[in-house]
Amino acid sequence: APAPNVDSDYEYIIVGSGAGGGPLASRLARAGKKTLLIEAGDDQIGNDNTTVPAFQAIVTQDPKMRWDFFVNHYQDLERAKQDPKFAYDIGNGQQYVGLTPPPGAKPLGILYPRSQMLGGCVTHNALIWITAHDSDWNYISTITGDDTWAASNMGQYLDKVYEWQSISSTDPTILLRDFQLTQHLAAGAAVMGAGPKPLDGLVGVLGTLLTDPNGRVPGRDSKEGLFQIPLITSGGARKSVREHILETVDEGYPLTIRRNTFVTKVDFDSSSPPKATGVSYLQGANLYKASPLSGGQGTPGSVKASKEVILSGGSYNTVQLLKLSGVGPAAELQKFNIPVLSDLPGLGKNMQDRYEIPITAAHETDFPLLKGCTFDMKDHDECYKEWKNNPNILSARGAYATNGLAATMSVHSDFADTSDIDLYIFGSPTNFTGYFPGWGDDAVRTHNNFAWYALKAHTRNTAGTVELRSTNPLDTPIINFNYFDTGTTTDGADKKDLSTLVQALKMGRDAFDRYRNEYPFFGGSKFTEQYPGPEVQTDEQLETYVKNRAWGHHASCTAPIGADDDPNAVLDSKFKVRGVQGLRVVDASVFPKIPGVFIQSPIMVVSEKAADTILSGH
Ligand SMILES: Cc1cc2nc3c(=O)[nH]c(=O)nc-3n(C[C@H](O)[C@H](O)[C@H](O)COP(=O)(O)OP(=O)(O)OC[C@H]3O[C@@H](n4cnc5c(N)ncnc54)[C@H](O)[C@@H]3O)c2cc1C
Repeated sequence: APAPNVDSDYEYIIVGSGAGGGPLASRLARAGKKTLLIEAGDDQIGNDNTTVPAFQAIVTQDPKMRWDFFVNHYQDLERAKQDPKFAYDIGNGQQYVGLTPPPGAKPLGILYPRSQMLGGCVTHNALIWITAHDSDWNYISTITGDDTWAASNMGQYLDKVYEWQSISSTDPTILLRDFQLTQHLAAGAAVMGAGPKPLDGLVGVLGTLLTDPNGRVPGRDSKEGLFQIPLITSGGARKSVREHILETVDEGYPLTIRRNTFVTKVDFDSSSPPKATGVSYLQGANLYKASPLSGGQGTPGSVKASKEVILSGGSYNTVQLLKLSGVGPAAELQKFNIPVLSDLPGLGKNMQDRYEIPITAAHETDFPLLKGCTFDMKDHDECYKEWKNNPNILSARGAYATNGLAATMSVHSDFADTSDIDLYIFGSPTNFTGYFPGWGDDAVRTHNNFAWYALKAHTRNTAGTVELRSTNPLDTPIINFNYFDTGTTTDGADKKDLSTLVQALKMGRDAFDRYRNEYPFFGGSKFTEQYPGPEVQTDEQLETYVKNRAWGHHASCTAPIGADDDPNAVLDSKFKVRGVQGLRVVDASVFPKIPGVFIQSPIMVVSEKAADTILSGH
């Protein structure tokens, strides 16, 4: 490991190596710029949790890389506790999750998994690759008047990402091995209009396995159907930002990675406006209190950048770091006696996320696809052996070469404001009910569950906040999402999002009904709905289920780009932090509005755009 207190002559320092920081650091180095990439975690190369696609749930539990944030969906504690995923600290490092905590249990909130690791959350996420909608880019162009953000100009940055990011879907033959699974998918295809008859449904399934939801064709953004899901895999293994960064170093470009280094502050000189000159850090593994292995204090050090500092710590950490450095809402900073360098009232507000909610079923029989899968890489893990022993034959790598999500309905709901599709409803032979401590084990423990789970895109709630808990950089911030009626309610925004999710649950239920009624001759079709459960029928009951249990994992928009005359804009259209010099933000926080259906693709596109902006002297 490099010694602390080395003060080298880097041109650019980038803090955080995820979807935002990783591609940018690589691109700057590939252009010959001396670049330092600082990452709180290490690279975890050789840890198959990070490469086996089917371990996407398990990997989020790995203590070496996980950061556990506990967030509030609702600030009213009594209401928040209605979620069975609500977690409590019960002492001695133990947690309780559920509706009946023991006396004295201390409320923690809802788990929001994140990762410290080279590649950031891209090295532990669900691998899904869905590109942005044109409207996402055009919106930024319209509000800022910067037409380099127009969708017609952004395709070139997606092309740049594809120079190093390969995308592939699960080999269809792996899915088609499982009749129970294909029957569910056929029912989903039927719901999406591929015909109410079983044969039409199956034809629909086969069609779906050949259609690319990211196809760059006119009308793509509003295209409904049942699609297979593109993944950030190559040869049946996760391959993305982490590998790209390491290849950049291996190929001899001037990129230095400082692992196990937690940045505590951006350092500024005394010019007016103040210029970022470098960062202060603590060297040491697992320092941040979100890590279950935290406890160490680290060795302080600092490093200088001759040109710029770029923050890519993600929607929570970039905000925390800016605030600790004197950039943010003056009133909040003053409360903590932090000298204010730039008063930016919009920093840590405007947080957005998607809402997700499942309808789940339990079968009498296991899914054949999961036979022999124990998800623990031990001797009895036959699926792991299949994956490990067939590195070069994709179809032979089996169930572990998929992320467990077989296909998705792509839906334009009855409540959409534009022609863009606003719902994905995934079919998956897992028991995924959202995030709580141990969720990964829970999702794969049984092999007889199936879920259609809905992801609401283009959500309308902009009321989330990230605020300092203390001036200790190792403390996590206070994170409030302010869901539904406790958030944005203008023009019935909350109600429309809620109604969209209720529509999704009904579509999932419709698919279950079709499976039950129309495909009985395949056998093994005996199953019961588990959640929300047959007793939950009226719209009001379904709404309550959604309000109590929805979750998200695309937190974003906390340091938004905006117009020069917008007092809540934190960044200009060139990613520059307003009111200071030499400092930019490039990660999930830069969006004024949450983009598209999934977020890692838009973030990587933004990262490539930022590199182009910087390299062309803007
Ligand atoms: C469980 C889960 C599943 C997901 N699945 C998908 C999916 O399938 N598809 C999709 O599109 N999106 C998915 N996402 C979301 C997506 O992965 C994230 O939105 C995206 O990675 C965010 O990119 P980022 O660059 O903003 O932050 P991150 O990827 O979180 O990277 C930030 C990095 O900065 C480092 N860092 C932070 N603070 C400091 C500091 N002070 N000093 C040093 N280093 C620091 C962190 O260690 C981390 O490595 C998922 C997210 C989760 C949690």
